[in-house]
Amino acid sequence: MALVSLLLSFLTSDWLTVSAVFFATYVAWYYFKYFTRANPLPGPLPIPLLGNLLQANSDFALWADTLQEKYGDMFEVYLGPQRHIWLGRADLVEKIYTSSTKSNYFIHQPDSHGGLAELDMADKGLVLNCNIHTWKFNRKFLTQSLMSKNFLKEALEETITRFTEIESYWAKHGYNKELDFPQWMTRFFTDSTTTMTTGRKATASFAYYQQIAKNNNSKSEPAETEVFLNHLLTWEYSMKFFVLLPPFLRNYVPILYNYNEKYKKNKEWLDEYLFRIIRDRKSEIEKTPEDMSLRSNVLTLLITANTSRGMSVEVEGSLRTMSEKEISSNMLEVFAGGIETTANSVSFIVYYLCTHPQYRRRFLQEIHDILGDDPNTPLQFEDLDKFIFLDAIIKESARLNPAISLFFRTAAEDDTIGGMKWKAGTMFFTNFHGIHMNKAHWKNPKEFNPDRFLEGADSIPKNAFMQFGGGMRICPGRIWAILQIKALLISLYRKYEVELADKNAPLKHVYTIVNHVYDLNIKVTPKVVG
Ligand code: HEM
Repeated sequence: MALVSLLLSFLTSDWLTVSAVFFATYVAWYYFKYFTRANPLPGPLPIPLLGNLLQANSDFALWADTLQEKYGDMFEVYLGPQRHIWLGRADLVEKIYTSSTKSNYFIHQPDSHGGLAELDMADKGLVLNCNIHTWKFNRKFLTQSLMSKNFLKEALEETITRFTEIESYWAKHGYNKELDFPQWMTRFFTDSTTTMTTGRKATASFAYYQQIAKNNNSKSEPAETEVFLNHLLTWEYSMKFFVLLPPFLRNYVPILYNYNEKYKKNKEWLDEYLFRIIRDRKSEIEKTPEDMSLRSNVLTLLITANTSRGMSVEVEGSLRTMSEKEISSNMLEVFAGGIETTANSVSFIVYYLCTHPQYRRRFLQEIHDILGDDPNTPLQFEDLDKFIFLDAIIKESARLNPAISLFFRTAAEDDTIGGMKWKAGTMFFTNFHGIHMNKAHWKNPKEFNPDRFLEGADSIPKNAFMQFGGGMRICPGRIWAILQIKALLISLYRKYEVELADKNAPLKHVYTIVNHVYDLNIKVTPKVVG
């Protein structure tokens, strides 16, 4: 017995010694590689395996700004073992944001761990699609739908109808009470995006009103829209998990495995939910007589494209229709891309208008000049382009707080960026906010000054303003988003006084996958006419 324990103690101590030697060798090798890397750039010192993840702020946008202030416009960060080059000046990103479809930077994030394929997303939809052929196909279908005049005109009608709906809840809620504005905006854009995507009426604003009217104490069943929204948000968060974690960790570490399964089930739920909607709509279309026009929501446009009832969309010489799977992936991206981005953009603007009365007055004057005194004069589609000052306000707010602050791209081939040669596969992060705040492009960058956007397009260097990204993957929903933001703000400000509940409240926001405003409580009171 004693012999066995002696033997075991030798083995254990040997094992420990071997592990210690192995670990020391690995660490030495890791730092040897690190200190002899090509193109060393400034940046925080990484540690083996985790890189700089332990130093990261959970608010990545804030972290990016802090690092840019410390290390300059081009620096490096290790997210786990992977080296990323972070860029924060317009000229550094010029090659990345070229609009040519031969761009070297088509891929946002390669599916290195196979997580996107597991979620059936690596060659679907747009944003994480790594396959240029399916991407081109989806992109053309979606762009043609979202940019069609009929779609945009219906989107304007829808925004105004939804506004009439939420103002009725505000009136019932009582004008003397505060509104948690970002929460209202998320519901507002959930409803309008749902109708414009599926043709169905959603009830997120109504459900939210009911919830606050009952003082949050009621335990009623959540509305279908809320259930969908929760699945959508879970899906958005799950993407980071599937992109960043290798299958070994996702499948064999118990707590991660639970998430892995939960996220996959969540995606299955979303797929089934959308398939049901697609099939219902298909059968409605079949039952609608050929000579009766169909409403221009995304779903109808995608179903009917390249049929006798829809637009024609030619991609790489083909005029084929979209499969149900393709339609559902694209719808999912419209929901994911369109709700939180637009809702938070409006919240930021309302904060700036509350805290800058001189610009609010000019906006009100613009409304008066274009639409006159009567707040009931209908807002026409053609009026929207006349709102030049509002346009400048929207841009200036997005310059200071872009809804999306950071975006990644991967080099497909060797390339030179920032005067250095980089190998294919190098990952670049663009810090849009860093560019927006860069003194090389902007005078007094921290100041809210919409007039800087009225000095003519030439006054702003190329890629110095990137509210919607740029190049071949520029946001396909940008015209729709601006239309909704304008229509909502015009409707709000022409009829109501909008004030911060606490005039000294600071602007609070946190970056998750978009820049979220929180604790923005406002009071909305009808204007006294006469
Ligand atoms: C104010 C609102 C919005 C902002 C600030 C915004 C911003 C962005 C940004 C920065 C990108 C990355 C572009 C790039 O890689 O260069 C993007 C991509 C995208 N956005 Fe938006 N977006 C908004 C609204 C919308 C809406 C309403 C939709 C609905 C269709 C949408 C759908 C998408 C999609 C599908 C992509 C991926 C495009 C691709 O990879 O080809 N976005 N958006």
